[in-house]
Amino acid sequence: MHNIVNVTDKVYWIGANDRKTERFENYMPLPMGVAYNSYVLVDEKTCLIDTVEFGVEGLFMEKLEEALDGRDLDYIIVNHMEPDHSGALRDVMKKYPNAQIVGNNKTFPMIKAFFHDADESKFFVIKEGDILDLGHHKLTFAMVPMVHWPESMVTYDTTEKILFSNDAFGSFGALNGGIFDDEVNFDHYEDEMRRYYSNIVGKYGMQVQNAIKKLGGLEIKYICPSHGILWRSDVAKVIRHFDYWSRLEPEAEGVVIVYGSMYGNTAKMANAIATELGKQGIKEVKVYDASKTDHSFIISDIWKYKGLIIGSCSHNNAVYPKVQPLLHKLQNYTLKNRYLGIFGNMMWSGGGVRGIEAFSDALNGLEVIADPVEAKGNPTKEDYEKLELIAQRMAEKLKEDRA
Ligand SMILES: Cc1cc2nc3c(=O)[nH]c(=O)nc-3n(C[C@H](O)[C@H](O)[C@H](O)COP(=O)(O)O)c2cc1C
Repeated sequence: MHNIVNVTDKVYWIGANDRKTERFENYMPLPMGVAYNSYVLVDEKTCLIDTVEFGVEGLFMEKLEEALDGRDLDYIIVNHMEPDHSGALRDVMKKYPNAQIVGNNKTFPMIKAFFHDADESKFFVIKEGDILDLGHHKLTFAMVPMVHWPESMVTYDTTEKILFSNDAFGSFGALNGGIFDDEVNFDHYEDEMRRYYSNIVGKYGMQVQNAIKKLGGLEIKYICPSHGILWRSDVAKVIRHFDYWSRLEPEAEGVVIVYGSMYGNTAKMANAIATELGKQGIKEVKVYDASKTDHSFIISDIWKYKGLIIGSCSHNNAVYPKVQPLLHKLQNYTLKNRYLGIFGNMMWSGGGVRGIEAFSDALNGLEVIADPVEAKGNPTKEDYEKLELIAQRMAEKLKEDRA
């Protein structure tokens, strides 16, 4: 079979790699592509778990046909109706009209909303704990609402201990070669996994925690997510990552400095803070111009590091327009457990620093570690001293945490 990979003897990965789509959800860049994972179980009954995004359904349909090897399809399990997994569902329903569509009571209104002509007589509603008997494989289901849609659920194969985990434990990045954790260098995937988590599931940390607790009692030999690499050698590792990301616990000592600047004064201030952090012995300092770097990468590093320093010039009595959306997303995702430094630039009555302070006040979990610094135009010697103080206080706090 071409381009089809065995997960176990009769369980196949038939996903599609997409290196063509520019942006996920039409806003996050995909420099390493993305994989839409789909699985087929060939047993006394045949069963498909999820499909793929529009645009790659051609290859997917070929693979599905090849994996079925002339057999009809009995079940299509819909773990998630987001179009990156249900895009090809209509094609599959048309090609295999006998297949029963398996989902929960929140799944089917979404199917009808996306595909008005879906055949309701084929809808097969399951609830948590029900068993779908394929013969050798007995599948069961657990609801994981808002990880990251209301209808999200996972499917667990009680026979071979495979968790088809939906978007939980997923990642950006197309699968290049090996598809299992022990076949690839995880370092190549880790940043893309964090970027996926923080930007897509990041708002739903509590729901991810609930899901981890709920699934904690299962014996899991394989995790087969709907994006990215599959896990079989070190299942605990991916659960550990999603555990601290969902608790918003930073994983490394370091600082993200992100700023917005039209004419370079705020940028100068950012560089002064970064230089002092280096002098203070902080090795991981990431400086981002919010106008240039896509915010999904900045958010991923904010998830990684404990220190965050935000700067903005003043723009029409507010935060600079290229910084504001970042603050909006972090506020929407209720960022916490971070040390925060604030700086900015102005010329008449300010707005940048004031806006960042309002953002910080709106969130409970950010500890402002020094007085905000607001310079007027070209920073003065006194301004630089105050900026260095932010860096020094940040370094002190991070070093205290080492103990
Ligand atoms: C379109 C525009 C709007 C501005 N709005 C404000 C403002 O509301 N309040 C203020 O104090 N300065 C305002 N300024 C002045 C800039 O904030 C100031 O020149 C600052 O030094 C710019 O920092 P930068 O060099 O990092 O871009 C504005 C400047 C421009 C070009």
